[in-house]
Amino acid sequence: MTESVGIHVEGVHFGYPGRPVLRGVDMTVRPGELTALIGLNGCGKSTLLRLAAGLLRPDAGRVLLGADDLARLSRRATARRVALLHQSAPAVPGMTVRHLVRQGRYAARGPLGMLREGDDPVVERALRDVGVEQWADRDVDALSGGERQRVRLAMALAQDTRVLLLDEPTTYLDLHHQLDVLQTVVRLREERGLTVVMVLHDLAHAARFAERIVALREGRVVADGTPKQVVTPGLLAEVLKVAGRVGEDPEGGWPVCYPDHPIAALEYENQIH
Ligand SMILES: Nc1ncnc2c1ncn2[C@@H]1O[C@H](COP(=O)(O)OP(=O)(O)OP(=O)(O)O)[C@@H](O)[C@H]1O
Repeated sequence: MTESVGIHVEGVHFGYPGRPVLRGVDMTVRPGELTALIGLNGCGKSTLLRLAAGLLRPDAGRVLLGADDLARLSRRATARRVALLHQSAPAVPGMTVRHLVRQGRYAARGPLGMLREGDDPVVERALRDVGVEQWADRDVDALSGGERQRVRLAMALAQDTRVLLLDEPTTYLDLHHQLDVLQTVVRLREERGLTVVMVLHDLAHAARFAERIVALREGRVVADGTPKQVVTPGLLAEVLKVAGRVGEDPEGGWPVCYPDHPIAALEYENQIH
């Protein structure tokens, strides 16, 4: 197995024009660790993943993959080290599943390598990893939203990087396939020593599948630790703005949340009663 690579986000500030988003983020993901990133809509999770994938540059601070500062790496060198499954992707008219997944090989093979016909074992393995090999010759356009999401995961895996960043990988998936994809990610991390950060909105999934949870609020890290350390009624209230209780799964031992009301609704009810 190739050596795993950690991620170090150090003092990162970032804003879009007129909109500060990240306000001094420090985050260390250890090599081979599976981390879930959580927080309310708009708190900066996708932005942080894009910075860790080298698609955006910090206004201040730096991002390192292992010992490499992303600011010093070319786009192609970065794409050999880190793959990002985007939250949403444009439609790709007239492209087969295998063709799309093969796009993940661009950084490794270059444009001429992309044109060579013939099966690339990494592409075929990525198709099998997420169980989409039976659709390899179908048009991506003709797939359902959930099917397409799994194909996009295969494309990220085809990049064959040590670091995998997944922005809401379970979007569009039914519960069966949500669990299937999360178990696949856990398996790949174990088999290949991948370092994984995934944005998840389902705290139950984060608590069950991640070794570590990092919570963002308004562009700052406000909690960072194991699911047991992080998932508390305080986290539900302060970070996710829901009132609720936290218990423990009787078999697995991971935290289980019982959300009650959104906090704003509670405050509103208190005002009118
Ligand atoms: N390209 C952009 N240009 C300007 N503002 C942006 C851009 N992308 C995101 N933003 C803004 O930056 C903030 C953080 O966005 P980001 O997508 O990182 O949040 P998020 O935590 O991933 O949210 P969600 O859970 O809704 O996906 C939001 O206020 C968003 O409107």
